[in-house]
Amino acid sequence: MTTPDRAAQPASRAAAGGENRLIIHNVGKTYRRGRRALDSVTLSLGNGLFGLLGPNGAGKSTLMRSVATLQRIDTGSIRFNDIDTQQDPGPLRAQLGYLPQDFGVYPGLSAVRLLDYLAIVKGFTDARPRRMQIDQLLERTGLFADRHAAVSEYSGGMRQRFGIAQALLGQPRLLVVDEPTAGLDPSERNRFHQLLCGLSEQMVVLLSTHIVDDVRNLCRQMAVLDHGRLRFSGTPEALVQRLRGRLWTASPEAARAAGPGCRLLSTRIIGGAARIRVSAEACPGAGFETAQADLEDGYFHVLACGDAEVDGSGPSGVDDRDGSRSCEAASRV
Ligand SMILES: Nc1ncnc2c1ncn2[C@@H]1O[C@H](COP(=O)(O)OP(=O)(O)OP(=O)(O)O)[C@@H](O)[C@H]1O
Repeated sequence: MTTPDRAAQPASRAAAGGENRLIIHNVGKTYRRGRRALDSVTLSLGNGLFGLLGPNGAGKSTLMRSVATLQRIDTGSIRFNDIDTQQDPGPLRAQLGYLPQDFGVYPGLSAVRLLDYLAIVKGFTDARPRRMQIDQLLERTGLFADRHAAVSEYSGGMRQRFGIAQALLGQPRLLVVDEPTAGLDPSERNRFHQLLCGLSEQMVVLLSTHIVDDVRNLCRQMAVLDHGRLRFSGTPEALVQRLRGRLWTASPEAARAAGPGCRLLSTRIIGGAARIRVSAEACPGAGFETAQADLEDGYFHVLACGDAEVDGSGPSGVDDRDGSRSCEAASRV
């Protein structure tokens, strides 16, 4: 196998040049027929992996596309370093890598030819440095040995790695990655995680996902979006911390008799048996046991609370819903 010229730095390392900052301020977006996808979303991101979690329809892709300047926002602003990305998207595009949720590939073209084509489209007209960068990216994403195979014949995991390779063309300082690990097997997911981790020190990486474990494994900072609103932003630890001493589990039968003031979080099936997980200030009733909260519990808790807690500090400030009804409903699994 031919190895690329070691004298040339990997693309992301070459982009090293200090701290970057993405500031999303008060961003709102409403689609036709009044569908509000983003409602006053404010976030500030520095270098590193930032995880954006939320259920289907939460507004994640809308936010990702807006940051990538692929669509206009109605209100607010998005700034990257000193660039106002809405007023003047050109300079951002030169520093942006984007892996969309559905990355279409051109059938029949090999990885090396497709990257070459995309690099030319991005303005890399000088052949020698372009080829050097492409070789580095293929090496970095573990695709060098398969560089002459058609991308359309790649496995799902290889395609996602190819997606990252194309996103890294041009040494971006901001990488936007929309649900990259959906459908990948565990080893490809691990591989993809390693790839993202290796990139994140030199740039801002905004990662949108449904997969709580991706955020737990990768991100020092995170946010939860739901119905277009920011429900939480802060560290994963802060999200879990809110539930310390307040998480309880019970069988569905025991949960049916839960007292008021508990919130249903989820039902987990463990070894074929259902366990209801709730949050409550005190033991909700007979048959409940305390449990250690994890990030998934924290995520469901934020969704159940339904209001914003930014930066993970302070009380939720939300009145408890009548959780006993929810527990009863969940106990009918
Ligand atoms: N082009 C569009 N026109 C109209 N409504 C849209 C459009 N794109 C998204 N929406 C709506 O905006 C809301 C947010 O959608 P978005 O795709 O941003 O959410 P998401 O969190 O990425 O969802 P998923 O996880 O399912 O991909 C949804 O109600 C969706 O139906």
